Amino acid sequence: MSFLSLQHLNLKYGKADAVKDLSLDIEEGQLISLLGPSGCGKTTTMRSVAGLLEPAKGRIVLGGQDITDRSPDKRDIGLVFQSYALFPHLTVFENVAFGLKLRRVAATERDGRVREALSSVGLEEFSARFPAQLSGGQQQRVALARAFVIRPKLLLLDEPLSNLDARLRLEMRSEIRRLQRELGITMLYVTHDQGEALSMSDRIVIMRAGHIEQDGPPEEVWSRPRTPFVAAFMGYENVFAYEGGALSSSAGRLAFPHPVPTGTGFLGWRPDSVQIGSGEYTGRVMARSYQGQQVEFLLSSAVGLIKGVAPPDAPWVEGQDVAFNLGPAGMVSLVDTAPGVKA
Ligand SMILES: Nc1ncnc2c1ncn2[C@@H]1O[C@H](COP(=O)(O)OP(=O)(O)OP(=O)(O)O)[C@@H](O)[C@H]1O
Repeated sequence: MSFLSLQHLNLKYGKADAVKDLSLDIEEGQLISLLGPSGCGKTTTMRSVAGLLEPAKGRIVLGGQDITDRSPDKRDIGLVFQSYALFPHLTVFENVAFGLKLRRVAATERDGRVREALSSVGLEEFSARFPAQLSGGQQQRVALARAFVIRPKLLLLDEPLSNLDARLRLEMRSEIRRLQRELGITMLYVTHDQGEALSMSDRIVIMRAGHIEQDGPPEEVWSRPRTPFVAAFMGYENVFAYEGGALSSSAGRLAFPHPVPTGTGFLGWRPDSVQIGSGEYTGRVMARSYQGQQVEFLLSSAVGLIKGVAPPDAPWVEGQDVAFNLGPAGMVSLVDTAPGVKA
């Protein structure tokens, strides 16, 4: 049985649908990412799980209990949102202890748990400082410790790393994952960062315009996207429609001699699956970008723009015609809409 079950959720702001008939089952102890572009309904979904937005339709079941109508403070759910919202007038220790005090945990147990939580985020030495005396990353870790210390059944994290610089974000990814595994907490994690979702999650739920477009382990959504939308999100920058053995776009058609599924659909390639410099097609170099280990080329071709790569010593320059290869290697076959989704 799933630990958290979202059943046919409809979420609205006034009359506008933000999330439509969304169902999702999450197992205990897993970290599930909601990934998608701005406005697709990730935060709205989280708010409904936290009890901050009442569903127009559908049920939310946590640990076998229907919590749809329960107030936020009776749900046993921890929250870490983008802005850390630490109490500025309380020390690090007091910030982390706050929730335990509210829950009337006895002082000796409370102190032990706060120390444990601070040590798990590597901040024991900072317990007497105030938030303003910490870096952004340290504040973020206090926010995490404060959420973990309650030992909630479920922890909701909404873009918790978005205010951090790139290096710190990388560090915090593995830190959150380590804590999640060590403490066996079930987490729902909102991000629009593909790399973050891929590196941290047991499962990635890709959302588009209020529905789930695809849901699967990171390896699956990365290597077997089902729709052009998911493919684009996973770095397949070359996606073309096919029909009758040819690739087509508004720019034109390109005979495609390799086997393709019958009927119509889309084929997608990442830039690193398109070799520049050899192959059966020709394109004109529109842009080249040196990237150290390789050069990335943008070519204009019969079907439009193609992005591919070549070794770092590739000589071609803008305006020059060059061969390129588009074949079965690294190719994915895509269908127009996610199954079960009404357009
Ligand atoms: N308070 C609100 N009132 C009215 N509409 C809202 C409100 N909050 C969100 N929306 C709308 O609901 C839809 C989903 O928004 P939501 O914040 O859930 O998206 P998101 O995927 O979390 O985006 P982001 O990555 O930008 O945070 C959007 O169309 C948004 O404009």
